[in-house]
Amino acid sequence: MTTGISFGTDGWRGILARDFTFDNVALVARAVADYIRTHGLAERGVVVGYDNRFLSDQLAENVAGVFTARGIPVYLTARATPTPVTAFAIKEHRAGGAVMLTASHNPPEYNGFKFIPEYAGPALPHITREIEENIRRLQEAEKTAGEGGAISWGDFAREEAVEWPAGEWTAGPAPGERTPVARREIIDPRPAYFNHVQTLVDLGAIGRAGLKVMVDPMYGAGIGYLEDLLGAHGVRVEVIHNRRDPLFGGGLPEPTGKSLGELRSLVLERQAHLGLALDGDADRFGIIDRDGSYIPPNQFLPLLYYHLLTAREQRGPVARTVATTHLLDRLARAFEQEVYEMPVGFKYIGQHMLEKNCLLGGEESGGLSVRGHIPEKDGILAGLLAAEMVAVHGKGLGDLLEDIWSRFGRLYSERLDMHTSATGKERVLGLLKELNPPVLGGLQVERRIAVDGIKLVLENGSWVLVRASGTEPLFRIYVEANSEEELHRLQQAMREMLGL
Ligand SMILES: O=P(O)(O)OC[C@H]1O[C@H](O)[C@H](O)[C@@H](O)[C@@H]1O
Repeated sequence: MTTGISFGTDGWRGILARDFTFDNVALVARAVADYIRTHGLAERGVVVGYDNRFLSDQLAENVAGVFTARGIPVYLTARATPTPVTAFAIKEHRAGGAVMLTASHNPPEYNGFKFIPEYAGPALPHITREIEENIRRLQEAEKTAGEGGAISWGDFAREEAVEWPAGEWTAGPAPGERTPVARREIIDPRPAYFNHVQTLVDLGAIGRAGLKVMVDPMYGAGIGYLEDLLGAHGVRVEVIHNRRDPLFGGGLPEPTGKSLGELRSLVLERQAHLGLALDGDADRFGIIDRDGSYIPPNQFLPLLYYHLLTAREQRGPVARTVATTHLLDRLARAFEQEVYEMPVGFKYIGQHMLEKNCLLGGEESGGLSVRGHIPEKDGILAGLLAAEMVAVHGKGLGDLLEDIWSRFGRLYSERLDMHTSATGKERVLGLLKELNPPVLGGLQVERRIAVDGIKLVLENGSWVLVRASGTEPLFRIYVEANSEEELHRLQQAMREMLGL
């Protein structure tokens, strides 16, 4: 029996064969189909995309079959496709939404299901709640039918995965209702995305700068994007890990400093200007500077905001999560721009980008988007913007950072991921609720923010945030401080306070 399917920070994720089964995926697809129909979006159809993971393509076929059997036309991508490209295809086809089969940067045994509504950004909580309610209702209906000896859910899923010829009729969502089987179209969303992204990035300047860029799509759905876009504009590109490997070469498709060792070596060996990496579904970015150092998102986001404000002379607010660097706030203040602080999850940033016409939205975990793009994080766009910055300024990103630090001061930030047992989790959650110390690490606490977890802002502007992850079974402790020594002192103080 299916239990416990829920949408976390970004979609439903599960272990293949254990909870992420064909039957459960079909069940969630039916719940999404009900959502689409209830909101009058069925005629517009749904885009279905998938990453390079084990079975993702077949699961996508399964989902497509569920939709077409319920009268909802499907635009199925011809091959593995990045999440932001699947999201962009909604715009191109004026579709009613998209489903993306991906577990992003999780370990290989995982897969996942993201629903992207018609606005082409991650689904907001009121939408995923409605889908979860549909799931429970379908489960109940199945139980009742099962008790009456009717066919099991598994039979339904298999039947609906079959491609019916157009014009045939099948059982509709309500008993006795008949629905025409809808069309399925195989699409290549790349050309339209390529055209669009060229309106957001100065690829001409990148081409003229004679750059040499190393690319690592980490065996993921981003293969064929950065290298093709840059290569087509005369950039000398070399690419690694550009074949499908559902085991991700024994690592995780997460472009952090720890996992980009090969890219770093290649950048140094080839004396390249830049190394660009993507996560498993290419919505996150990883950047290596020409000296081989990893540029974390908390450094890249201020770099980019500064570039947009100065070199491009653009203006507009910035939306960041509660876990993201306050260096953005310093820049915004200097240029008299607003900052919006959101809970973790790009869905909140995307929403604010639309509502407040933000120039930049970004988060510590490696997601960003800019004005004019869809409200979805896009690692390909981030990589191209990094190349634009290097091309336009004729400097390495590290040199540009030095410029910013000399003007606005330097901040040191780090995230610790702390595993706990189930009982440990309850204990820490209990402590967090009460957490309200007057002093932390010798500094007065000035503000306690409970937007997502608990964030303590200290007298000198340093801050500490503790929250439970919505995608992994762990707590995250984020600290931003004025020196490395202070950073470690604050980490230690918080760990002691929570017994982590
Ligand atoms: O810290 P977590 O709740 O695990 O979330 C980490 C990240 O998960 C997903 O990738 C979301 O799209 C991001 O917006 C979020 O930052």
